[in-house]
Amino acid sequence: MSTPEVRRLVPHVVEGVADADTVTWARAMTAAFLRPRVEPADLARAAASYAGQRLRGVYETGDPAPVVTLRSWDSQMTVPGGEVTVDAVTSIGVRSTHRRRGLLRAVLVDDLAEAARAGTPVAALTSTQGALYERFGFGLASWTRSLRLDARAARFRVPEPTGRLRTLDVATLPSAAAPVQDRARRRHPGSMDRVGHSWSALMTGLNTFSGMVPDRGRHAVLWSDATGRPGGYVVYRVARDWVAEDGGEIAVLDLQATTPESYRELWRHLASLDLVGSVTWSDASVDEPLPWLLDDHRPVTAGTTREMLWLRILDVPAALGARRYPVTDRVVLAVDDPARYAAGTWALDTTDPVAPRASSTTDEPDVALDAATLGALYLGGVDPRVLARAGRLEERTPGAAGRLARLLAAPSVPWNGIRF
Ligand SMILES: CC(=O)SCCNC(=O)CCNC(=O)[C@H](O)C(C)(C)COP(=O)(O)OP(=O)(O)OC[C@H]1O[C@@H](n2cnc3c(N)ncnc32)[C@H](O)[C@@H]1OP(=O)(O)O
Repeated sequence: MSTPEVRRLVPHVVEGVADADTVTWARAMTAAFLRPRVEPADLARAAASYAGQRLRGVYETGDPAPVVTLRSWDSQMTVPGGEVTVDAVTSIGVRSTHRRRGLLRAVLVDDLAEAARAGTPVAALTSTQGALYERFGFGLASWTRSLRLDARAARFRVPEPTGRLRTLDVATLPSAAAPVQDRARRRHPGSMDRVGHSWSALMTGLNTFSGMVPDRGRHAVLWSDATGRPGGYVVYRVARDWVAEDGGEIAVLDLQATTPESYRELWRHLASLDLVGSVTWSDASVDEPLPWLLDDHRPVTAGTTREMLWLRILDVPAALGARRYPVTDRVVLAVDDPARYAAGTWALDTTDPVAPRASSTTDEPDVALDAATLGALYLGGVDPRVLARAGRLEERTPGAAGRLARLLAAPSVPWNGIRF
């Protein structure tokens, strides 16, 4: 079969309303994800959020709707000691009648090629299914874990609240919370910036995936310290009403804290809400400090661990040079990559801690791995020794996987709380 021709769309937005092609694209995308049909006028307003982003589709003659969609944009992602621009990829949907003909491959290959040409060092996505993206060189680099707090049993070790809380609404959330999110995300490798339009959707629940059905039970609170400096915020929704026998349940949608104090006080607020029996958070970090805030850790129960970020290295020197390393060493990596972006033998040299370098070398490799494995290792959230035990990384020099583990170790467990 010949390679399908991928067409690139530029969304045009006038007075908050997207053009007809973009709306048709959005309808095709939501259908592929089995989402409810959205009224055209609502869809035109929702699709306005794609302004400035890259839309792709494959079209058949005589049909204005694409048979496959993909959307991407440049995002900033925190890495140990810095940040890197990533090609954030989402909305890959193939019409149900056109699957397993290579259409996902066609749009993704096209998007990655453009990102690489533009000099973007890394691509990132979150996936609906686990087996799709390794074949394209993406490696699983971070996870989230759900948690539940029995609010009525929680007793805080620091008994008295500090700072001040203020409620936010859809108008005040973006300006108050965005600077906080920008500081908070720098504490977690893998954490990504939140693009402008997603703030109002976070507060209203209005998005194409929800069928533009509003969720009117959402609340947001900002915490500021004694000097008035904002330190954290939480956005949550009412998941179960308080008429339930054991009280209501609230679900955290986003919680960002810049200091231990702001983190504690946001949780204290959630735990002390009247009429609430439990607080849940499906995309918490796998190492939430919450239990350590309490007299007794048992009110906190951890639930399911879920995949979060899949990363694809497109430019090895730029990607590895963007992060910092806790030890000085020089490890030579042989990277296998059929798509060629990461292929080669690379010396990762951290002798100068403020200017680490990854450069092409003819030296004998210490380890051999493929591009997906390199993506998994990038944020420091996966231990190379575990991958060696799984046969995913070959240790050519004895002890090299351990050296790589020390070199890539992250200052904190990678976490990104924003699914996209
Ligand atoms: C980043 C994101 O947007 S994640 C969202 C993914 N989208 C969805 O889940 C929406 C519903 N599903 C779909 O739209 C489609 O079934 C997709 C996007 C998952 C797959 O699209 P297709 O066009 O059928 O995939 P395509 O034919 O290009 O297959 C590419 C490769 O993936 C494999 N593949 C496709 N679907 C699956 C699957 N569900 N499980 C395992 N492998 C799969 C194919 O076998 C093929 O492998 P190969 O290249 O090694 O031979």
